[in-house]
Amino acid sequence: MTHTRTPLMAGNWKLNLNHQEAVVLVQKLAWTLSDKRHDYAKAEVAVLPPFTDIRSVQTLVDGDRLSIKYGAQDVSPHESGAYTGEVSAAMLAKLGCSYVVVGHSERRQYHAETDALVAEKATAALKHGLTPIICVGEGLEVRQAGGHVDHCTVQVTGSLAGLTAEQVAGSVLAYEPVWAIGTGEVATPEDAQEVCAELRACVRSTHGDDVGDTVRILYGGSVKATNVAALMAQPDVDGALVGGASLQVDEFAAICRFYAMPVL
Ligand SMILES: O=C[C@H](O)COP(=O)(O)O
Repeated sequence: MTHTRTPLMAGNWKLNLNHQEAVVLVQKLAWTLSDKRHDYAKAEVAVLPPFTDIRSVQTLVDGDRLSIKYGAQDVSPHESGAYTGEVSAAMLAKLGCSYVVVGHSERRQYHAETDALVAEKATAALKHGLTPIICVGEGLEVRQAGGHVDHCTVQVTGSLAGLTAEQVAGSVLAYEPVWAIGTGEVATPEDAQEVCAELRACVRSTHGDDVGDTVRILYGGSVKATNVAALMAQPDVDGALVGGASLQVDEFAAICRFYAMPVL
């Protein structure tokens, strides 16, 4: 059976840009992509701003009927209640979010998030119609010891715990080697392919072949306009989770238009 997985280019802004700056960036991004006649069927485009920007991005996207999607960088596993500082999946859904990142390595590292918590967050997101972008990835020491595949498959298995086959098929996975995040040290296309293929094989074995073939798997870590085409040429890489480069409109627009670039 042949599966067509629409590529996804998602810009994770991290702790950058206030709501006014967010509107300027999304407006410029939409203009640039329309100027270049970007084909959204060839690459879905999403921005993932800080929580405080989302209402402004929603107003712009709805008002101008933009094809750009948006989402959040984290979500509470709880529905509501005494959880100071948290934002629920229902609140994000009400703001028109399509996506939410869960288990980013920066949350795992600075907020001690475990695979079990990531699975709870993914479940909460799916319950409210949001697509979780579930992140996994190894640190430098694990990579140097050759344990990267095992590390990532253990993480993905734990982070998908309790999800139905249908829910996994409707999720997005992201392989982000920690040593390549914000360092300029991009994994080679072969490195990215190796782990993305193993993650897909893992999902096939736990949730069935069809789910493994359907689930989209992104690569993240120093993705730029100059390296995106080679990464996207890999059979199991279905898109990119872009940090730093997503804050530069021309660079991110070029990344979204990877299909128009030669594979270097
Ligand atoms: O979520 C995005 C990743 O952490 C990649 O960040 P980067 O593109 O700045 O390396």
